[in-house]
Amino acid sequence: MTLIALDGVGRTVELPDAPPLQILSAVDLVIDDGDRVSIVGRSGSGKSTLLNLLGLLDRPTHGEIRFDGAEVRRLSDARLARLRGASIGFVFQQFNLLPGRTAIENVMTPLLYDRGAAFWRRERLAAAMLERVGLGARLTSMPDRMSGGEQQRVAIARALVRRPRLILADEPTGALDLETGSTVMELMEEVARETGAALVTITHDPAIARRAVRHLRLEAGRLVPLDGAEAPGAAPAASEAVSAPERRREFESEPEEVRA
Ligand SMILES: Nc1ncnc2c1ncn2[C@@H]1O[C@H](COP(=O)(O)OP(=O)(O)OP(=O)(O)O)[C@@H](O)[C@H]1O
Repeated sequence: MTLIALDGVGRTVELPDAPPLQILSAVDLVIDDGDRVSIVGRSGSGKSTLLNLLGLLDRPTHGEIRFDGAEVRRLSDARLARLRGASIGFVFQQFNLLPGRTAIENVMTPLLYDRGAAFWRRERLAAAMLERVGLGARLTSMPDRMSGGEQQRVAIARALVRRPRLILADEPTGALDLETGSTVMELMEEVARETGAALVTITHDPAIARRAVRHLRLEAGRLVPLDGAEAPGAAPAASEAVSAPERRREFESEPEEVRA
């Protein structure tokens, strides 16, 4: 099922003493539930701008974005914020954990905004998610006492604790060594698979990009599909993405303790 669709999307910013700058132009992109997409592009090609649009942090200046069928431009800021909180998880290069808060407090943070039962069960849900990423014994550790890989695993648990339909990972391995980076990617992919979430990874690293099923590149504000010889590597079987809604249904029948 289509999760987010960009149709002729552009983003132009007004500059105080120069003509408007067109950062993105005519971007078409459809992301389905369970999709795995990588986006590469040189510095300044518009990757963060695109990520902010996919993450419902900004609205396009041209074209249309539909999230789960709803036209983003028509939604109020409050509705957009609720949709973002419930449906999108972010993972950043620098982890962005709250300093002075334990691992479990960090993972509980998104649940503080949940209006349902997950709010009351936030501690149990956060503990289960940390357990899932292999940090069940580090619930009360402070981020500054954890390695980069461990901090990124906390960030992944935080991004996934509300069971988002879309995970946006912006250079998720950029601050990690090669081996830790690939372990972290594996874990993120596994948990995304279990929950049926789509995973969009923005990266400079061809080895990370090649882990996705679909490969795209931003070039001068336009999104270009990479295939054949241009692709960062042979794509794994697309069947993994096809069965994602199936996996989400399976997941949703799991015991209550681990369900949001
Ligand atoms: N609000 C803004 N005002 C002016 N220029 C902007 C604004 N936002 C982005 N830009 C410019 O638009 C271009 C694309 O920016 P963006 O941050 O999306 O690129 P990027 O591909 O993420 O770059 P990097 O890989 O270096 O982070 C850059 O030249 C940037 O300076």
